[in-house]
Amino acid sequence: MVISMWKNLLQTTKERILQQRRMSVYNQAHGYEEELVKKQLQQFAGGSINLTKEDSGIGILTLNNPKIMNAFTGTMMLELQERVTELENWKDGKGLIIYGAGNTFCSGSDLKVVKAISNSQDGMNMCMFMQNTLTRLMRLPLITVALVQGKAIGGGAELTTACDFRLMTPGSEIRFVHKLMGLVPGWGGGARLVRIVGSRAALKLLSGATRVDPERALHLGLSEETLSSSDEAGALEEARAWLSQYTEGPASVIQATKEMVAAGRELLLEAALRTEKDIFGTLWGGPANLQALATRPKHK
Ligand SMILES: CCCC(=O)SCCNC(=O)CCNC(=O)[C@H](O)C(C)(C)COP(=O)(O)OP(=O)(O)OC[C@H]1O[C@@H](n2cnc3c(N)ncnc32)[C@H](O)[C@@H]1OP(=O)(O)O
Repeated sequence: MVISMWKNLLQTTKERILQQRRMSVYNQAHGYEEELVKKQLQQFAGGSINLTKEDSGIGILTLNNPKIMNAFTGTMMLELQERVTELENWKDGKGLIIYGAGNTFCSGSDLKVVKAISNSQDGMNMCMFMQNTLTRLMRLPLITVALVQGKAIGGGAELTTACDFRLMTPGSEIRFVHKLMGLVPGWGGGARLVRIVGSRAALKLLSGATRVDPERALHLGLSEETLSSSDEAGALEEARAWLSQYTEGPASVIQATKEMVAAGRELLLEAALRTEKDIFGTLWGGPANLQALATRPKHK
């Protein structure tokens, strides 16, 4: 009886954590009609977002539209949302690497789309759609890495900030060019950049539309490491090796660790502490915990 009550409580807690993770920033209360936005984005076709799930628990998400430097068409925005949903449900997942096809990361929104939806209402709809998707990406229970080769420009630079970490290859650059287009970031990249590099550095990067090379990115804490390979296969292999340092061990523990850090990053302290307690409760006395106690009681 007590055990079954405990299991029910644990299940409810897990569902609450899952709901929090999938919560959208915008919904109908904000005048956001997702189905209408999706219909509109569907009109701008091209490119794809591909996902491979490796046995190691690392997923590889490819931005695939190399003819226009992996700029996001409407259908790529829709596919990104679908892939994020798939990743939210990946029980064995631990990490994710996002990279661009053809040795370059992403040059933001497809300028054809930008021009076609240059009225205020359509722009706001695209902005809300992408913020919802990138917020869910940021909250994935996976350790995420943007592998920046070539250029990450505009919305591409914003996408890198939705990842936990950025790794850059020699000669690559991250650049928030929005100011030069008479804009500010709209995919959530402004708010996230402030949290990553601080408000002073963020203000400089945004108002100067500054090219951030690997050395400067390291100095700012925007990038973790400059990889040695510039070619796709070599850089991917290095990124996998880098990420694997943090994805060793059971998926349940890696996912809980990421969820706890995401709560600490986003919530006020008391709410973050309560979330930490909830997440702790999903692991304590669970299979990974019991096995560790039985086989590895010391950490020499
Ligand atoms: C809230 C979202 C905000 C946004 O993301 S708005 C979009 C921001 N992005 C941009 O303005 C990027 C515009 N593109 C550029 O500045 C340059 O193409 C870029 C990325 C610096 C690369 O320069 P290069 O290396 O010299 O290469 P290139 O210019 O010859 O480009 C190769 C082909 O790709 C195309 N391309 C690059 N970025 C694009 C984009 N965002 N939308 C549509 N097409 C784009 C470019 O036109 C060129 O195609 P083509 O060879 O002329 O047919």
